[in-house]
Amino acid sequence: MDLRDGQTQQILDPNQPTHVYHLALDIGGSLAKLVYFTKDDNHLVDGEEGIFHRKTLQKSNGHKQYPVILKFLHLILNSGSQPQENPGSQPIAVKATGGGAYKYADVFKERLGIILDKEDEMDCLVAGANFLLEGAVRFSPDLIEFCKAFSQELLLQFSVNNSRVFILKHLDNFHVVHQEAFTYMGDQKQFVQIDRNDLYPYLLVNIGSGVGMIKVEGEGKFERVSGTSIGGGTFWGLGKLLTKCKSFDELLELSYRGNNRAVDMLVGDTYGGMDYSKIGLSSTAIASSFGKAISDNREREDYKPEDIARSLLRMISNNIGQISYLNALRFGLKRIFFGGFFIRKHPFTMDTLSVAVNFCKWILNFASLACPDSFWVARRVLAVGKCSVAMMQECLIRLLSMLASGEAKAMFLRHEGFLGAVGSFMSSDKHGLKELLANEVVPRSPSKLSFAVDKILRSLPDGEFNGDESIECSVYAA
Ligand SMILES: Nc1ncnc2c1ncn2[C@@H]1O[C@H](COP(=O)(O)OP(=O)(O)OP(=O)(O)O)[C@@H](O)[C@H]1O
Ligand SMILES: CC(C)(CO)[C@@H](O)C(=O)NCCC(=O)O
Repeated sequence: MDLRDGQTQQILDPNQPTHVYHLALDIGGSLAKLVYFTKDDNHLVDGEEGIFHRKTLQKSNGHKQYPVILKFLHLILNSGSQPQENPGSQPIAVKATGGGAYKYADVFKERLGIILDKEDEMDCLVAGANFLLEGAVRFSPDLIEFCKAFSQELLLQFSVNNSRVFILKHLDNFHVVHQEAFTYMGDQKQFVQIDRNDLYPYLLVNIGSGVGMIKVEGEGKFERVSGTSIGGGTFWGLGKLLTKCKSFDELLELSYRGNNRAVDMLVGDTYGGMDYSKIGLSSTAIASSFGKAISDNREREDYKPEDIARSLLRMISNNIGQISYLNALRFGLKRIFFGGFFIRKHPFTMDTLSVAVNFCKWILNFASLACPDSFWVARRVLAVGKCSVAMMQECLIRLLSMLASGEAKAMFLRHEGFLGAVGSFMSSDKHGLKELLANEVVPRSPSKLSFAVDKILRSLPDGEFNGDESIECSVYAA
């Protein structure tokens, strides 16, 4: 669909009377995410938040919307080397973001005649996060009307490599996003009402394959302030090597059952079971992740895979939490929002990130109390060179006020993994959704895109791609 020149086209499953009116993609290093609108009154799933509904997706009726999308994208990203004939002379544009919007641009164009209309990844992440955190209040009236016309919104994600599919949620009206942010600590989840006048500035930490840390000051106003390559890709990659798990879910599942103490070296291990209270470390604090594995007489096989998975998850989450906190401190930001598909609403991951933020806060607090003359720190840093006295003073004032107020809270997002895709979707707003509203509410004849999909489906031998059954699916109803 090309929204820029006002021409809108629907994606029509040739076998189903259901239309996808508007879609956007976020193709990342590990996963691709798709957001689309469809007009169908059947709700896909009923259930509690975060629960997987594998069976729901395996039924063949009641969820007419997605098979064509799955087939469509599966074909694009996994099909063999035979290019498909472009069914029309006019190319079709689809909004896309993430590295894959560049990497797969030729594949999309050659196989389906689809031009990926690229949007910058960070722009989209921030736009998606702002939209979800503010509610949809910044949607234009046209788009709100458009959304109201539809009973359902679907967010769908699938893995580039193994066609794993997640339908995240459906909403009655996309323009109302309730309770997006929540805190998670010690098994307690608490939704936080965000006052949109008090949202900015905040730190957005997106934990995808890698981890991006972005200071967000408003709409389109942001800066990447930090990042780390030790992220979701590291957890899944190293985990695969160390435990021989075949899927991310398996690794996550293993980590539920493990005990990191079997692998990590704790303070108590080095201090004969005692705390190192002089510097504020309890005996159960991790002194060295994976440190116990240095033991001479034990091989990898001697450690349980679940303990390794647990230790790995904790190491990576701790590290991200600590770097995030220090960056929040660096810029005086009181909220840290964690997003990205690494989190997967996993309680242990969220708890570890929160604990890491708080632990870091506590340790710094401890250090500042243990050092009554705070300017001692300044003198030390100045001795190394690099920054002026004024800068250092400001830095210290900020640091101390943050410590005193006990701010910089870790928060999580219900749509954690879809920030970029939502932002990419939203970018279409710029390109005339009025037209879309005017043209698309009344179903039209199949579009070029429909013909393209139809043609490809027809060209498949029977059973080669058996829709829902051939894809292992999971559904969240949030
Ligand atoms: N089913 C899954 N398969 C693979 N990885 C998964 C799965 N579910 C969650 N993950 C985790 O999510 C991470 C990818 O998160 P996300 O989709 O937010 O990032 P991305 O867009 O692929 O990466 P990047 O933005 O760095 O290019 C993976 O590296 C892995 O840790
Ligand atoms: C390179 C990207 C932006 C690709 O999505 C992401 O994986 C990332 O933010 N990685 C962390 C790299 C860094 O900021 O140090």
